[in-house]
This record gives sequence, C-alpha cells and structure tokens, in this order.
Amino acid sequence: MQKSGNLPQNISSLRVMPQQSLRRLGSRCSQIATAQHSSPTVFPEKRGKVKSSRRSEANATSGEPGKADTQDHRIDIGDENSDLLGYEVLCGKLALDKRTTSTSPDLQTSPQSTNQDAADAKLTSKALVWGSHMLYLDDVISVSYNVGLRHFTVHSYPIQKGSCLSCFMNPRRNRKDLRFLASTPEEALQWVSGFADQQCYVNCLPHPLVSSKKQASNIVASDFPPEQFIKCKTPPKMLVILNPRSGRGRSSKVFHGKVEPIFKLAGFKLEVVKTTSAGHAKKLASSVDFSTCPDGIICVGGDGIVNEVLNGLLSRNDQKEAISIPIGIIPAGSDNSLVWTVLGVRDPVSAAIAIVKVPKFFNMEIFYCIPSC
Ligand SMILES: Nc1ncnc2c1ncn2[C@@H]1O[C@H](COP(=O)(O)OP(=O)(O)OP(=O)(O)O)[C@@H](O)[C@H]1O
Repeated sequence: MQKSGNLPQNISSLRVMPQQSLRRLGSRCSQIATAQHSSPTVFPEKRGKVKSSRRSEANATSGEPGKADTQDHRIDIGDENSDLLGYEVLCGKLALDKRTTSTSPDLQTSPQSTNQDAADAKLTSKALVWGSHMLYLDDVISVSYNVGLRHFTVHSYPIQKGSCLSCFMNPRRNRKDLRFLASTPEEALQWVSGFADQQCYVNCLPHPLVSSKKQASNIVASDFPPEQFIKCKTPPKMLVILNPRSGRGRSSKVFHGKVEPIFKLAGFKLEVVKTTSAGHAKKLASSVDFSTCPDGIICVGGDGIVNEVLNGLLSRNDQKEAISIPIGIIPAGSDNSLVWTVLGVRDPVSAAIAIVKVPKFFNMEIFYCIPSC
C-alpha cells in the first residue's frame, strides 16, 4: 500500500501488499498454508468446487464461528487462472469478537475476545479471509472505526444460504456486523485503511446508527487522526422520491426499515420526498435543482413512480443534463417489472446494495443510444 510510509513506525506484524503487485494467489496459498498448524489451509480449487467456498462464506457469516471449525479448514480459492479472491492487500492477525454477529452496533469490545483468539487474516481486493472464514467485499457496505481503539466493525449483507433457484429469484440478504480486534490501534487503523483502499466506505465517528451519547464514552484520544491515513470516498448526495401508496402502502416501511440503513451505513446523503398525489413525482423531477442532488435520483415504489420521474425529466428545458442524471430504483411496488427488466434486481435490499456498491443506475441516455447501436 502506497501510504504505508506514512504509518506509525511500530506496525511490524502486518504485511502490506503494494496494489500494483498483482501476484497470483496460487503463490500466496503456500505461505498461508505453512504459517501455522492451527491456521487454515488454503487449497487450489478443484474445478466445480465454487460451492464449497460459498459454504465457507455462509459459515463465516452465520454468527456461529465454531460451526465452521467443526468442518474442514479449507477455503477454495480457485485454480491458477481464477480470480476468486483478487490480489492480496494486507495480511496479519485478527480476532473476531464473538458477540458481533448481531445487527446491534454496540461499541464495547467483548472481554472474551483476546489476542489468543486471533487468526491469520488477509484482505484481498475481493474478500476478507480470517481463519477458515471469508467475506466477499461485494457484500460489505462499510466499516465503522473509532479512533484509537483496537477494534473496527465490518457492516455486511451476505446472501443467505438457499436453493439456487430461490437465490436467483429472490436472494435473501441479512445484515451482519462483524467486529474485529487487531493487535494494536495502529494495526486496526491499517486494516481500516485497507478497506478504504478497496472502495469500502469508512464511517469514523460518529457512527451512523449509534447515539452520539453512547459513542462519546468510547472515544479514545489518538495520535493518529484517521483522515491522515484513510482515503474516504466522498459520500453521494441524492434525492429520493418515494410513493407511500406503492406496494399496497408498504413502501415507506420497506424503505425506512430495510433500505435506508444501507444508505446510512454507506454514508449517502439523502433528501427523501414522499409524494402526496398522482403527478407529484413528475412535478418534482421536472423542477428539481440538480445541484441539490448531483449524484442522482432514487425512485422508491413501482413502475408508475419511475414512469412519472422519467416523464418529468423529459419535460425539462435542460434536457441534456436531465437525460444524463443517474436514476436508481428501489422496488417497493406491487409488480416491479421495470426494475427487474432494466437493472436485473427484484428485492429492495439487493437493489440498495447494487446502488451503493456497483453503483447500478441507468439514465435516459440508454434510450437515446438504441437507434445508433
Ligand atoms: N401519494 C400518492 N397517492 C396516490 N397515488 C399516488 C401517490 N403517489 C403516486 N401515486 C400514483 O400511484 C401510481 C402507482 O404507483 P406505483 O407504480 O409506484 O406503485 P404500485 O402500483 O404499487 O406498483 P406497480 O406499478 O409495480 O404495480 C403511480 O402511477 C402514481 O401516479
């Protein structure tokens, strides 16, 4: 990592890999495999064994770390030509705080977690691997970090286990907050910085989902202000147009209960406007000042609300700008066929994650492209 030169001198046990060194994981496997008896063995994947790496992931996020230990300590990472884990960014030791698999972002570190629980861990461009567990970065929304502490929390929404068909049609994702304990505060800072380098949003204090009073009691003074070491993404600023009548009146509950927490964790700055009548969304889209929502408009509802927003944008005088504005859709209507057709997602949580991670939007330029394609 380029910035390792700026980091405190006493970080010795962490190995930081330069981003440019895209060494194949095949050669890395042997290093990890020989590290310790108790450490996980990483084997080149036999063809057709992708399923088993997913199983490791499911164990990793099941909230029962011991469960995975009873199975084989294998992580299939792909053969020579596969790129399942990408390149290595950082490796060292991490302990998982065993109380942290809930959705409660309580800031205290469990006394049960000690350095003795620490396992070999590494962050790659695609996943965090610790012990026999793995979490894909595609499923990570953000990392919360409190200055001067040894722990940091990874907020993730992994896909739940299920049959292939149900996963495809309706993938279930549940939030998992995984709190890790590093050996020192400086190492925790370096792990967090590694996540930031991989485009994961980092929430430094205040934590978006915890009261400031509770957080104040956990702040520890640090000589290493995080902003010196963490390159945080600038949070997007967007307008949300929500039809509270969509989905037989359930859209507000879906948005505030399932979707808004994802955007909050990802640092999005949202202005939410609920429509009051038919035609309101069109009026909003036709008159909104784009400087208040430079990163786009998110429609929450069914096909009708998207239709209104598109028509509102098309009625503007500044059409060139209007057709390039990114449009996200959170399906919360009764049918949602448009979002499924255009963006390939059907459930609100996956749609929100697609906006945060990919980011997955469309704009009206795609329609203008069609004749020339
Ligand atoms: N506050 C409101 N009260 C009544 N109607 C509204 C309001 N806001 C929007 N509408 C109208 O409701 C219509 C249907 O909305 P929408 O398509 O979002 O939901 P839905 O019918 O549940 O979903 P789907 O189209 O997927 O079946 C829209 O065409 C819009 O004009």
